[in-house]
Amino acid sequence: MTDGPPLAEAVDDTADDIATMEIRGAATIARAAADAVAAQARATDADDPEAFRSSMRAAGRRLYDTRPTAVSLPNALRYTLGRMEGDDVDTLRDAVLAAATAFTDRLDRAQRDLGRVGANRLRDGDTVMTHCHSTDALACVEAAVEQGKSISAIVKETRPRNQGHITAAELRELGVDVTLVVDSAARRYLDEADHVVVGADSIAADGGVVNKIGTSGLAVNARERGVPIMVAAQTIKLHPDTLTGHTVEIEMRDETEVIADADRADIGEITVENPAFDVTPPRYVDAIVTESGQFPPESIVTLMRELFGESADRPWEEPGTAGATPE
Ligand SMILES: O=P(O)(O)OC[C@H]1O[C@H](OP(=O)(O)O)[C@H](O)[C@@H]1O
Repeated sequence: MTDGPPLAEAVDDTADDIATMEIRGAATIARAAADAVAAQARATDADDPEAFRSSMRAAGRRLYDTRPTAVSLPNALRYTLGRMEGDDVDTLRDAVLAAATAFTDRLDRAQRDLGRVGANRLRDGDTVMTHCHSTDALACVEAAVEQGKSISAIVKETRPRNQGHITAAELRELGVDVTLVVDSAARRYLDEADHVVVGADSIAADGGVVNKIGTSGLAVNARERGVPIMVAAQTIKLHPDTLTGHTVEIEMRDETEVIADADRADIGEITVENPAFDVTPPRYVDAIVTESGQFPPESIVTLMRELFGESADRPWEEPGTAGATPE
């Protein structure tokens, strides 16, 4: 229990679920964060405007501190807490609740719209190769299937957490033929793929794509085999801090995801590292597909400036503290 304004149970539960990956995937995390912000607005017993604002910022910080890489989380907080305007508690609460609803509606719309854009890149009879589990990437395949196209998929299992299994199950629900392969078989099966389709946790101002570890190696291999790489990412994946030269922090996860303690003890003294994400340089990406259309990675900065201006605010920080001022 930390000092500071009390948090709604839903905020603590959501933060725990994001940290343990019960809730995972950049868009899903953003939705859960917006819902938790709304829960805090409903639950807080703050009875003056400054206490209300402080209580909402505390919820924002609790959610922000869970996982560092997917910018959809801070962007959800920017959207909902950034619209917290009013001179009395009721007006502030209504503003936050309206912003949370508008944000989640936008998520649904954005995914549907980008799905249609991505689907236009896929032809009847195409085979896609996927990595990890991305709802934005799956929206493209779903829209293609809705357009009447027959699509097959080669699904990488995506060690260490095997989220490829979720992708395989969801593609089967769409009626897509699925071949599941281990990650190290990707290059062999690229010869049978017409597209690599992946999602993103964050996209940097230079067009670098931060996504599940293994994406960059897949992209290099795909380029070498002449297979185009499409990144499906709604605009909440654009990382505004990178406009001012900041880099995206790569989450290091628990070593037991890589090897169980007992197996590790059998080996002897070793170092185990478990980075959850990597960065694919823009030169290996053919198109970033968003709800605003498709972009070559080098031009994504234009869209980023339109949406965020030159810098990003941090409305979850207490005013006057070090992190509160945008750089
Ligand atoms: O927003 P959507 O497209 O669903 O997912 C985007 C990305 O989020 C996931 O991260 P994790 O599984 O939370 O570590 C994967 O890296 C996936 O590509």
